[in-house]
Amino acid sequence: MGPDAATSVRSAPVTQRTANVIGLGLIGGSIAIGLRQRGWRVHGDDTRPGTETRAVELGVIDAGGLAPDADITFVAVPVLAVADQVGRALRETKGVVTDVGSVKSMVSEQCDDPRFVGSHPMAGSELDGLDGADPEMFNGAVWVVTPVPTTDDVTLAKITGVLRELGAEVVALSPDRHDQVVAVVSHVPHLTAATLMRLAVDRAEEHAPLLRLAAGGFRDMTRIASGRPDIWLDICAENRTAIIAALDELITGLASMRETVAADDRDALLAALTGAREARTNLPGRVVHPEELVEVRIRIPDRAGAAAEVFTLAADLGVNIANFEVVHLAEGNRGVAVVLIDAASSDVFKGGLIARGFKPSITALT
Ligand SMILES: NC(=O)C1=CN([C@@H]2O[C@H](COP(=O)(O)OP(=O)(O)OC[C@H]3O[C@@H](n4cnc5c(N)ncnc54)[C@H](O)[C@@H]3O)[C@@H](O)[C@H]2O)C=CC1
Ligand SMILES: O=C(O)C(=O)Cc1ccc(O)cc1
Repeated sequence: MGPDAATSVRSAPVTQRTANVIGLGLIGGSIAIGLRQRGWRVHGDDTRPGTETRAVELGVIDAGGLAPDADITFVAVPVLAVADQVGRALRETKGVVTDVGSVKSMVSEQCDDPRFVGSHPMAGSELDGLDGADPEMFNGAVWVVTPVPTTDDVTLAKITGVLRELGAEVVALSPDRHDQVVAVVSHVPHLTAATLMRLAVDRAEEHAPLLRLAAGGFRDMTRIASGRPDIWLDICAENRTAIIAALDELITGLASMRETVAADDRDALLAALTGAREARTNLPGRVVHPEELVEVRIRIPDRAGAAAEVFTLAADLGVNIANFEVVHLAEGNRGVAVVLIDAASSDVFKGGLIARGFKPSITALT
């Protein structure tokens, strides 16, 4: 397709791009300073008195308040405040909107505007609020987007483009699936770390040197317990069902481990620990190198959510998307999704796309 036949949604900016960030804490502050350092003008808003002034002084934002014409608005407030602030961002600004809350189902049900897609960076730190703001916090981190069938393709492409600019690897999941998965890999680990920490503190009353003996393993497992507790109250309230289900599974797993140890069943114990070791060793990392990429072009049919379906399929199949763009054809409102993926995944991705009625064409990038 020649350049005259298509208009890329990522055409070169003629003016400096502008972002708003609502909620200038650890995550909002990191997004704001990360975008500023990548050439954006950033406006920021926070209900806590003095926060905007401090953020300007620290060089985290350019100015307080919301810019109505901003290209993108990030909502980075506690989970239970997210839906209201997304609504406000959609009313008060013209660009696309995303939030970074740790739970996604509720906000995705409440905010079905085509200019909104929920998201969640799988990154953070133990530092507090603005003091922990780090422009590289998302570099190399997975950032989940949660498109729904009403999601506009261009909104999804614009938002994922900005998340990539922050260095993130973007993965799409449905909101419900996201909430079930993060219950297991983020929420329950946090509650487990807090419980382990409490166990150690209780025992330390009997054994004074216990905490001084805490070695690397204990420190690794409890690091996340030193994060600020506030955000977890909203997370546990909003994702209660999935968290309880995952806690029940963990309790069953621990009970089984208890039985194995009590019975001195060495074979069962070895099998359990070996399985865990292998799974830990095989945790996926960022593996894509440019020489291993292929370009997949997929005609997007004239219906809402087709690009989101392509993106979500990749996540379901474990296919790593290195870049994702929607190119709109000049005639009609059809488009082409141009997706860069790891060459090793091209067959499985192609098969999945064909099974869902898409007609992909794949080109190796040399
Ligand atoms: N802390 C972490 O490691 C991660 C947090 N998240 C999510 O990001 C969001 C923000 O978390 P953090 O930055 O850690 O919290 P934080 O407590 O550091 O920052 C939240 C900020 O939002 C402000 N705020 C609260 N209500 C507001 C409103 N209605 N309007 C404007 N500002 C408001 C607060 O004053 C505070 O400065 C939460 O939804 C959390 O679940 C996502 C990934 C990681
Ligand atoms: O510090 C870490 O390793 C974390 O896991 C932080 C974190 C906290 C909450 C989230 O929703 C996502 C990430």
